[in-house]
Amino acid sequence: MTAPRQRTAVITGAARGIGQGIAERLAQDGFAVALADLESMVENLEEVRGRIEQAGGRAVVVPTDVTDSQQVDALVGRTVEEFGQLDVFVANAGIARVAPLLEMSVDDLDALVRVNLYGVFNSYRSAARQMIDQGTGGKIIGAASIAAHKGFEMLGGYSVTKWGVRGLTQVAAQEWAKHGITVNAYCPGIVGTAMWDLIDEKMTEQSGEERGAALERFSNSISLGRVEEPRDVASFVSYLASPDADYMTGQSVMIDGGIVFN
Ligand SMILES: NC(=O)C1=CN([C@@H]2O[C@H](COP(=O)(O)OP(=O)(O)OC[C@H]3O[C@@H](n4cnc5c(N)ncnc54)[C@H](O)[C@@H]3O)[C@@H](O)[C@H]2O)C=CC1
Ligand SMILES: CC(=O)C(C)=O
Repeated sequence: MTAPRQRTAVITGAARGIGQGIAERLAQDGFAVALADLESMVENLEEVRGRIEQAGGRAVVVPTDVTDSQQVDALVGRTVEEFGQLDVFVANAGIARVAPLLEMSVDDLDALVRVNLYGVFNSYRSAARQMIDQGTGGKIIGAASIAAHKGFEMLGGYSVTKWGVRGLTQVAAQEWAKHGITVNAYCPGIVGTAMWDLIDEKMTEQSGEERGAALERFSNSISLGRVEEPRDVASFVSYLASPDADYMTGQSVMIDGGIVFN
């Protein structure tokens, strides 16, 4: 009896934080993983690859700027070249900017949209095209946020992009379900990463409050008011990447505060 084929996954923004957590967890789950992030983060990616290989996993580093659709297509191509097929794509890469709306420029908003929304748009489409060509179906998973369910002061531009990911996810799921592709987004609350540190620091600066006030502000919302760990998000993504999650098609699901189907 031949052993089942090893499943493969791409994770963008895999050099640190949530993306690193997801990559290490999927490798632990038995996936061969393609680790994508900006060229400037290659050293971090190599460290992640080293840890995965030390634990007996398979990983390849593919420097990729998700705002460039050709680079995302090349990322999928490299993954198939290295591992034979694409089964799961996690569009995790993202950036945050903290500013009141009246102090933001359109360029500031543009920078957020390019990474958080166009980057997910490029990723979803490259992944879907490959999965449809393969005729195998697959799992596409995107990074939204609790900020896609509730707008937070000083995260207006960020919320715009995450609301967009939620809409894109639900449309993609409907259009690609006939190909056996599920599309879901994870919407964490606060996760202890470099991004959250930046948000907390900037919110504190902008509002002159004590450090940690941002957590308080989120706590008064639908967030559970605790700082989650990347592994909390990774365990949810591990479920979304598993064959069991077939029915969660087109749903934007929230980790923080339970699951929200909509
Ligand atoms: N940290 C948090 O509290 C939450 C984060 N999220 C989302 O989860 C995702 C990961 O967030 P964190 O790990 O906290 O952020 P992070 O800032 O720690 O890591 C983000 C990674 O994405 C990479 N990246 C940025 N622009 C890129 C581009 N153009 N192409 C390729 N890679 C790029 C960065 O180099 C970095 O390695 C993001 O989409 C974020 O919006 C959602 C909810 C909460
Ligand atoms: C960074 C982010 O998405 C939060 C705190 O919701």
